[in-house]
Amino acid sequence: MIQANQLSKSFGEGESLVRALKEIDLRIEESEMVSIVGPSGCGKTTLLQVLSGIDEPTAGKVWINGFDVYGAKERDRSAFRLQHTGFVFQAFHLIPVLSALENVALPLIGQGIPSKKANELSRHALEQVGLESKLAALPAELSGGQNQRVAIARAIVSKPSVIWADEPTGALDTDTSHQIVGLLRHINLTMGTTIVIVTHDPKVAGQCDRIIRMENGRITAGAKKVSE
Ligand SMILES: Nc1ncnc2c1ncn2[C@@H]1O[C@H](COP(=O)(O)OP(=O)(O)OP(=O)(O)O)[C@@H](O)[C@H]1O
Repeated sequence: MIQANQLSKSFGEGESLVRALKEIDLRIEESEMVSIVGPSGCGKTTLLQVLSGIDEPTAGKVWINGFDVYGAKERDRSAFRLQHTGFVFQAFHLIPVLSALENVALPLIGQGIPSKKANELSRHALEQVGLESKLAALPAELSGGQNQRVAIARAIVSKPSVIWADEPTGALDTDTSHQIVGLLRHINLTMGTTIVIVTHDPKVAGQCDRIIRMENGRITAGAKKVSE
């Protein structure tokens, strides 16, 4: 479970102060797939970064599966992020000179897993996203949708409990977007991974269990799951 209490985040000071998040309370249950939507500049990416442990809040607390994200030391927070969470971005963030297999294996190697084992796990993750025939391909040799699949394989390779996705379909056409969200849904259902997606696309949001709506740094709807 992900829980945020009274989360605030400001940038700058004085006349240039921007209050990007204002006293946000939020709860996301284990194995939920939720979207965060709202107008440009309302704070979606900031919320994702603060929830995921990338960017420290100005005030408030975040817990992920009982781990007090900002109560922990920076080193423990980074280790937690690496082991328990995965990230998917609009621009894929793949390393151009590495093959699909090497891109997926990189975070495992970073965790000290021997390369033979890392390659085996990475091959399996690429199979799960339907790219078993593209292991040796470089990002430039793959389509946008295929590159996003590689990024998703990299996100799932360490079997995280949460995947954070910031506009994962922002660079893709409608059909490919649909396939990528379908893949995330499949991972959510088969692996029980909690998935949090920031999106502008109502169709993407509509494929999630719940829509969290933001406006001007606040959540205006969907802060908690409505129990059946
Ligand atoms: N590093 C930063 N320094 C200063 N201001 C920032 C910074 N990051 C975000 N902001 C400001 O915080 C507010 C929220 O930005 P954020 O990127 O979270 O919005 P968003 O809803 O994700 O927008 P978009 O849909 O356009 O990506 C905006 O006013 C933005 O200009």
